[in-house]
Amino acid sequence: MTLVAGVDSSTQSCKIVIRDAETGALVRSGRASHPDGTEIAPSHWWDALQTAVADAGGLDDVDAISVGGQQHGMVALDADGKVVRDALLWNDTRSAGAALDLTTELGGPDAWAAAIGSTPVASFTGTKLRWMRDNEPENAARTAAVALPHDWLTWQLAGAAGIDTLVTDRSDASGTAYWSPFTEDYRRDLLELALGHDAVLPRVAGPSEQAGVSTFGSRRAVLGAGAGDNAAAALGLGLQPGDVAISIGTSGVVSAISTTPVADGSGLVAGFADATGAYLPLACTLNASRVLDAAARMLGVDHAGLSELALAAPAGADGLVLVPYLEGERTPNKPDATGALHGMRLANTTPAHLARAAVEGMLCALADGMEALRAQGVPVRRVFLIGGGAQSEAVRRIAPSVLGLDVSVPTPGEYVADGAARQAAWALSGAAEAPAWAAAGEADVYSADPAPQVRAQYAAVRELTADRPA
Ligand SMILES: Nc1ncnc2c1ncn2[C@@H]1O[C@H](COP(=O)(O)OP(=O)(O)O)[C@@H](O)[C@H]1O
Ligand SMILES: O=C(CO)[C@@H](O)[C@H](O)COP(=O)(O)O
Repeated sequence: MTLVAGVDSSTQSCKIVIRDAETGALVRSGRASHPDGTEIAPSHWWDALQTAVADAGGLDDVDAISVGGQQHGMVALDADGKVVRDALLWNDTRSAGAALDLTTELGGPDAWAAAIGSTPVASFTGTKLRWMRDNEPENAARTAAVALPHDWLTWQLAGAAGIDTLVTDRSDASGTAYWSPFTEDYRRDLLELALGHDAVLPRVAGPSEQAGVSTFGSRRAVLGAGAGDNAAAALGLGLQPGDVAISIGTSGVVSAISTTPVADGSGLVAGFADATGAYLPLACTLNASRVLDAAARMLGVDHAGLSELALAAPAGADGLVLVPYLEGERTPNKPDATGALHGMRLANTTPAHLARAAVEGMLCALADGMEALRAQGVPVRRVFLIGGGAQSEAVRRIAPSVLGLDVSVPTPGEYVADGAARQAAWALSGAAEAPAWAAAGEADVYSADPAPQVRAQYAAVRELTADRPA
């Protein structure tokens, strides 16, 4: 049996799956945690990857490996390939002001959408480079190359030779703010606008290209180009046009495959590329599974307890509405916002109502993201719910009523890592198409009566939030 491996180096953890290259059958898997925080030494990702590999029984019998990972994180390297400073992650909002500056300097949001398919927000790599240039000019000056988390890990697997051997893929390149999905080229002028000077950028390998050789362990394995986590999930799920994936991890992501690039000057939809040669329009929130974590913590229950409570309250929680901007927000772009609880009355201040409001508020933000995708002409016929938060029974049962359509929940799994493994098998095969693995296994379909009042009461108060103290 030929084996391939796929990695998901996500915000909170690193997961690895090892699968049969021909059938896609799962052979074994492993995981390890990442430290908390939005500013992290990349060595933690490498340590976690090694721990996850050991947990999965090693790579000595694996013939190809690809890395999927959290998007956008800024990994600044000096001329010798050493990390210049801790990586700033996608959910670090300190570069919100830099994003505004960059937006103005190029001529506004529409100019950016025309250039790179997206408008820059604090999540994007280029805004973090600008923040570094403005606040740590000595670090910016030392930066000779810029990589993303998945590029850097692929590079480690290949032995981290010179910075000119870095490789990325188009899906992750499209989240930097200096790569164009229209021309499939870097916009070095935009890199310079951000960093203040040119730098080495990873070569953008094609979806099935062999990006190098892994020297990890005793066996040399083919390296795939890897992908941003959402593009990898789309490959793992086998998404087709008309399908929408909603991922409830640290980020809440609504994404879909599109055969044409998207350019949304409103900034709600990012016009990213996917991992197959097509496109992945995407709306991403900063507040998803951790809203559930926070609600469970506030109520002194575990996730099962939170679900039970949320399902005990009526749809709409009798008017109690949680606007879930606990980490500021990216979509809509409110980096300094805080969360808010509206509509409190004696009758609805119960644990069950609060649990319900937390689940509904998180889902309403995702429903808004789905609307934004529709407004860009993206068809929405089937919705898949994935990510850690999709394991919540309350989320599964409440989502169809908030979204207004049935929701398919595939067998719980690591769909980002699966997509990376599928890419590895593709790179190994040299075939024109990705291997036809069984798409996403079985899915449970959840239905519910639409509850438009839930979104209506959320829409009435979602602007009423305070900013965090300066
Ligand atoms: N049964 C559950 N109900 C709700 N949330 C859950 C459940 N199980 C895990 N989670 C949450 O899912 C998150 C991890 O999901 P994951 O998709 O791996 O995140 P990330 O990709 O951001 O690292 C954590 O915040 C965790 O608390
Ligand atoms: O920023 C985005 C997408 O643009 C996020 O989706 C990150 O890629 C992190 O994903 P998770 O680790 O939360 O799944």
